[in-house]
Amino acid sequence: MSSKNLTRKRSPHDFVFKQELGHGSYSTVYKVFDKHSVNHVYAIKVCSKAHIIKENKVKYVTIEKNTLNLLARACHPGIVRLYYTFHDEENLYFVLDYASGGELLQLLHKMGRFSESWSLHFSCQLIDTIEFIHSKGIIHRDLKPENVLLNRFGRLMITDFGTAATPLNQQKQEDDQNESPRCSSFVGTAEYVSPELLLSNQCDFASDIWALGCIIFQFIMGVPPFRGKNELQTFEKIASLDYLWNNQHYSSNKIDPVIIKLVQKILVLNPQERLTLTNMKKDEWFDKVDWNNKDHIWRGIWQVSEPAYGSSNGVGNGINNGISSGSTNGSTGGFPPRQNLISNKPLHVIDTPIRSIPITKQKKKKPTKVSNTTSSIVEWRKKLGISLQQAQVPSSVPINNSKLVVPSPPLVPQPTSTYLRPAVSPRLMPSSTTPSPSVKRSTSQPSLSKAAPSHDDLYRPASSPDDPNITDHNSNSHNNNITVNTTTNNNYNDIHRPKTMVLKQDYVNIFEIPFKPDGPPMSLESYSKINNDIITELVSKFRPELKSFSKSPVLSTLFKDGTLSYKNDGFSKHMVNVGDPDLSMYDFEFYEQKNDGFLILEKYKYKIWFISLPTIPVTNGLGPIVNSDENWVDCFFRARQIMDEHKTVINKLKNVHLDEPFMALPSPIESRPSSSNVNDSIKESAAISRKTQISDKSVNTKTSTFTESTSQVVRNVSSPPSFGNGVKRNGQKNSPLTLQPPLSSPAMVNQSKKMGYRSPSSPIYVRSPTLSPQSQSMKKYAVPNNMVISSSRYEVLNALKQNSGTNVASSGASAAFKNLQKKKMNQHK
Ligand SMILES: Nc1ncnc2c1ncn2[C@@H]1O[C@H](COP(=O)(O)OP(=O)(O)OP(=O)(O)O)[C@@H](O)[C@H]1O
Repeated sequence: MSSKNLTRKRSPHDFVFKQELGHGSYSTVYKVFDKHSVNHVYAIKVCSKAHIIKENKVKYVTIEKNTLNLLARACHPGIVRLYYTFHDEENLYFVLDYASGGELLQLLHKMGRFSESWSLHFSCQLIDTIEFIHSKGIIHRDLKPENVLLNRFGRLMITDFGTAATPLNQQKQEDDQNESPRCSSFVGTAEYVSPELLLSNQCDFASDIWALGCIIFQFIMGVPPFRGKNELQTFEKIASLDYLWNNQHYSSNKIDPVIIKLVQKILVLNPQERLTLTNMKKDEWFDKVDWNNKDHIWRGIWQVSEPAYGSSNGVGNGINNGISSGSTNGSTGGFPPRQNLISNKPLHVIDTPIRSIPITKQKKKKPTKVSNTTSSIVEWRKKLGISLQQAQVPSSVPINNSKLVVPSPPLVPQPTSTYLRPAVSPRLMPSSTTPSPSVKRSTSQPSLSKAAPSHDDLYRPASSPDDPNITDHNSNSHNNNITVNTTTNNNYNDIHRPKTMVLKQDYVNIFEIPFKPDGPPMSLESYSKINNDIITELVSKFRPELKSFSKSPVLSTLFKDGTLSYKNDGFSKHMVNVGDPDLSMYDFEFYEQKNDGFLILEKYKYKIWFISLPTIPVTNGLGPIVNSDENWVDCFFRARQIMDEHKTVINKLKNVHLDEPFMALPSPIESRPSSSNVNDSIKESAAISRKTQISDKSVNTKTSTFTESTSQVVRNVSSPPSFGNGVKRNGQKNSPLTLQPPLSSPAMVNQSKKMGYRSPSSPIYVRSPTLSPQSQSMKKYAVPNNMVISSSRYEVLNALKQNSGTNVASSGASAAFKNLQKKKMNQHK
């Protein structure tokens, strides 16, 4: 390139525009060649001025340009470098490093998940880059694998600084009174948004670290840690730290506990307690990393051994195109020099006239991006009862490297502290129920009034009718899109949920303690086991309160689908689904003599409810009290049992096989277990429960610390995902089970069709409509073992062909059936 070319202002005519690389919310990105040096390839981001103005994106474009300009000077390898900017009448142009390796997310999708060595390597590059960005006083605020690109060597480059917070733009925001509405400061992507941003509109350097924690988790697991069915659910998961390491993916190798521990230290709700980058670099996982050896850290990923699933799967597509990156021009500022990649290939250059470049109107490819997330956050906060003012308070983002003192997110249990919150109206609470002194509360934290409902109040909009007798509660809770029940293996909530009916409704005292137990690394196995120590400790700690809280009973309702909610002062609150495998239930005999026990529900990770019957009889006639003769414990397990039965039936439908010549299918009458059967199963479960108790020494040792008036933990019912342990209380009987509507043959067939069970391996077998009287008497609803009905004609023909060994199938399914029936009838004669 001549010196004249180097100094003059660039224009679109200096480049040959090749293919479109992608487009964002206000731009389209093209691969281009420098006409004056065809070996240099860049990416040009073209932003239509009209579109930017129309879509109110001026702020983002300005931020992006300023931030990239600021960062470009240091030539950090982990940042997409901005080389030139220019504009013409219609467009703004950013000439950037060309990232031929595409988005890191694409690579992750191709691989499923990264091997540990790749995860480590990418994490090192991310840490090095984020540290650099932060050292410039910049917070990225939208870190996620989509915003990380790869160059041809597989080195990562962070991009998309449109929502970054820099000294420059922050100052501008503060100065400008007419800045866009405050919700515009909610930035980010739902899955990676930090709890402090969600709950108190705080964002600092630690928020990027939160996102980094999510990304590391995603490297290992293939999916981000917090992902609900919708944004609101995602937020709920974030705020309750509800994520799960699923070892199932790793058939032989378990996830390294060191990684789990590291992520655990990063995904901490309180940003002040979150791991800093400095400490992260000292973590055990990075033991072997020499942070000063930039050459080593910035090796391309293709040089790192052990790609998890082979490299022949298309990974790295486009990386060997023989085209140099534009960055060959620049110095690397102390980082390993980028290789000179001059290609000898003649280039097939198509010179697209710049004016004809279409600026594609945004086809919204990322539903979770800023604007949607913004409105969801607003909605979520509203439901949570966090006022906008409250969330607004600290509107400025810190611009230096010192850590911002962020008030603890309101109403989110702090990792190490416990505070007590009455479920009943605060005015009725004894003074001793005020927060424990150990709790740090920010001044902006909402009071314990109705204006500041807890987390779970969001489960039902205040305006929605919630009387289960009037409304289809099922659809309500579903439409709100929030359920407490968020575990992966609990799919029976999603499929075939029965119309909700009230199983039990009664006035009870509910006492709620949010908590976060310290425990072993997150795993469903470890937490689904009941934790007697925690329960015992909490009961001891709050005993005075527990004794006296029975002053303001609330109407509690247990629905047939397992949903438990209560209503107080007209305010309805969803608590939990009793079918949640993360829920432990205890029947705690607090005052044995008075038979005034507590039912304790321990919701994995963040909450405990104590429920007791009111000592004062409720006679206010506020609503129906149904099923009051059945105790809560039995009722909970009945709900579970119903759900479980339902699940079992559905599972059976999936794969019903006939091992014997005849098989009885559930009939409307026979499928209902007789009460003795129920009792048998309950007895059996109770026996298992007793065994559990005996083997669990902590129960006995811990409860012995109680005073005489407190009995031992007499019932201790864990929460297996499968079946409730029908524990009975003194002198009370179990109600007979009510099952779902019976599934007759056509219903089964319809159901199977609905559920898409069409695999040849699992045809549906049903009873024959034309059995001989003899066989009818032998066994009701018996079917010939060769009888096959399936929604797939192919399956029927195939199955019959195999079974008969003849070519009977060729004459068609109905002929085959007739043939078969005839054969069977003859056999029975
Ligand atoms: N430097 C680059 N090299 C190669 N491809 C790029 C480069 N920059 C962007 N792309 C591709 O172009 C797409 C659009 O990028 P752009 O920065 O305009 O939008 P975005 O960041 O994805 O979205 P938004 O602007 O809404 O945040 C990206 O998804 C990426 O795949």
